[in-house]
Amino acid sequence: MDVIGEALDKIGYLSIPRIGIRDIIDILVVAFFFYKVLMWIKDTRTWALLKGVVIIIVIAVVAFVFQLHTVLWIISNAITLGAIAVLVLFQPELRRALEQIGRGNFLGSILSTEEVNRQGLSEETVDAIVKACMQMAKVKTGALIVIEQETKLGDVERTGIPIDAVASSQLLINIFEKNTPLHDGAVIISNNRVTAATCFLPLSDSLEISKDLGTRHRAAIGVSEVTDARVVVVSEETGNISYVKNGKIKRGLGADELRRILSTHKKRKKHDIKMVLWKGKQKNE
Ligand SMILES: Nc1ncnc2c1ncn2[C@@H]1O[C@H](COP(=O)(O)OP(=O)(O)OP(=O)(O)O)[C@@H](O)[C@H]1O
Repeated sequence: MDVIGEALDKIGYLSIPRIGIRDIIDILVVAFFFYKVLMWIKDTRTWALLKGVVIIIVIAVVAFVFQLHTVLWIISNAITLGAIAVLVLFQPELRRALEQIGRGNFLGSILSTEEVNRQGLSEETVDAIVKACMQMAKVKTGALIVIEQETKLGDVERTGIPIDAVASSQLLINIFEKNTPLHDGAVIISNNRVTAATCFLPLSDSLEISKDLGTRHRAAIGVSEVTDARVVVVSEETGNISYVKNGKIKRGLGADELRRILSTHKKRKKHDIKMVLWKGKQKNE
């Protein structure tokens, strides 16, 4: 590299900066970090924004090349307003990213390909949810079950009626039974207990949600956008079971697939417990 750089320096037309092994490592680390951030953004609504920004940059370059002064003036003024608009529009994503930094797992979520779940469900709770959902799906009883993860859902719980009972299939079926006082809204499950019912969830304003999904599904997607909660929905209209995570919905689940998804949490929890024990051992705790 040095030889080529010096040769070109001598020619005098072009100078290539000297590149050492440290620069290559530097570039690789930055490239890897950018790649991971892009992958992280891709799973959120911010992806659409990024595509919009790229289009505006292309337009700005074209305007610059052809000296389109009015277009350049509009773009340069819109950038200032745009920055404020981004803060307002993507407040949920920014809030979530800041919460992740606060929990100390922001880098982990960017660097790891696997999502870590510390608030796993016990085998009994998984059984209860699967059994209740299958029975409710059969008779087309609508249900909205929010499974709390690391982000505490106290604000959401306060909108409903406190319960604090072991999560059993009978309890879940009873809560969502039509024309009963507790059937409306969402149930929150935290630490394998039903902590509240009739909770009101934030609605998603995403334009990507299928038009055949109503407010129950929109509420499930909404809470999963602003928190790390997982949500199971049973449609009253079709009896379909869906699973929602990070603003993404997986529809038409059967008992086996629902059990598998919910049990994945459980396995990861075991792994996390091992990690905690291992870290504790290192600290002699
Ligand atoms: N913001 C919300 N938070 C919690 N629950 C909600 C919210 N919005 C709607 N729901 C629940 O969803 C019910 C209305 O569901 P709606 O029929 O509009 O939605 P849907 O997605 O089409 O569901 P379904 O397929 O079951 O009909 C309400 O009765 C209420 O129980």
